[in-house]
Amino acid sequence: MEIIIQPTPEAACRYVAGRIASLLSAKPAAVLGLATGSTPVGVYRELIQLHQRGEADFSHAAAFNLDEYLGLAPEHPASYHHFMQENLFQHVNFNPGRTFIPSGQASDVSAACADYEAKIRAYNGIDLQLLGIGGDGHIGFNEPSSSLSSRTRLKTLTPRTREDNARFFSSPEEVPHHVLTMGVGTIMEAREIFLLAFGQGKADAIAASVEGPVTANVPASVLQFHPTAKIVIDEAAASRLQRTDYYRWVFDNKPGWQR
Ligand SMILES: N[C@@H]1[C@@H](O)[C@H](O)[C@@H](COP(=O)(O)O)O[C@@H]1O
Repeated sequence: MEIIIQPTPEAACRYVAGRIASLLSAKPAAVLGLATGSTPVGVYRELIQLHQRGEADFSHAAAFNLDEYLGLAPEHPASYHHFMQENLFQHVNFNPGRTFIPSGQASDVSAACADYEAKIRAYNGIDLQLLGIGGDGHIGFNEPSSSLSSRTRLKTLTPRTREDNARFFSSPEEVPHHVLTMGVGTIMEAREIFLLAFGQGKADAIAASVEGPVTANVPASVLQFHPTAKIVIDEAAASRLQRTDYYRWVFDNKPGWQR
């Protein structure tokens, strides 16, 4: 696990967008795992700028999103389909036939989840997965107690997550109770993972995930088992970590061959 502490969320987003752009130039048909929520918006903004400057081409890439609310149509303003269109897809040149998000309107949810897994396999897996983190340590919509080897499936949101995400809906009651999400096991198969977190509100979840025990009660803690996971955070999200001097030294003194 590599802990990368950046002075601001903007700097962190620039760093991650740069890594995505480098991957796209090295591997134009790269498969990206994308996330929603407020945290990755800055990465998408940077990617749009890189694309406008001719430094990021998505025409051969593919994208798989982590999750979607059950029962929301793609046009619903709080759906993750809508979020992705607004924040990234309509501004860059993805082939729409190569962008995938679990369907919130599937009539047979388990079949839709199995199809999603099959599609990821058909694309030979995810090269780079972007993640945010919930205040309780969830990744995707894998709430605390999610099996660490789970696959794409239906999950029930905790009251805390419904409250946290109520800001995207017109009223708190409107937040669905159920979602479809890639599993923790699905996420762990990505070849490279960047988890982003900003602000004091994420500091406890980051400390528990990075320096606490690996436990299904803090799903992001499983990233300790991932061979290349990078935790990219601002100073506030890093504020409850014990070993920040070490993490900073490691990042600032990387030998050239590791950059
Ligand atoms: N399913 C999403 C997660 O993928 C995201 O990481 C989390 C945090 O969102 P935010 O970045 O807005 O704090 O929200 C939702 O629960």
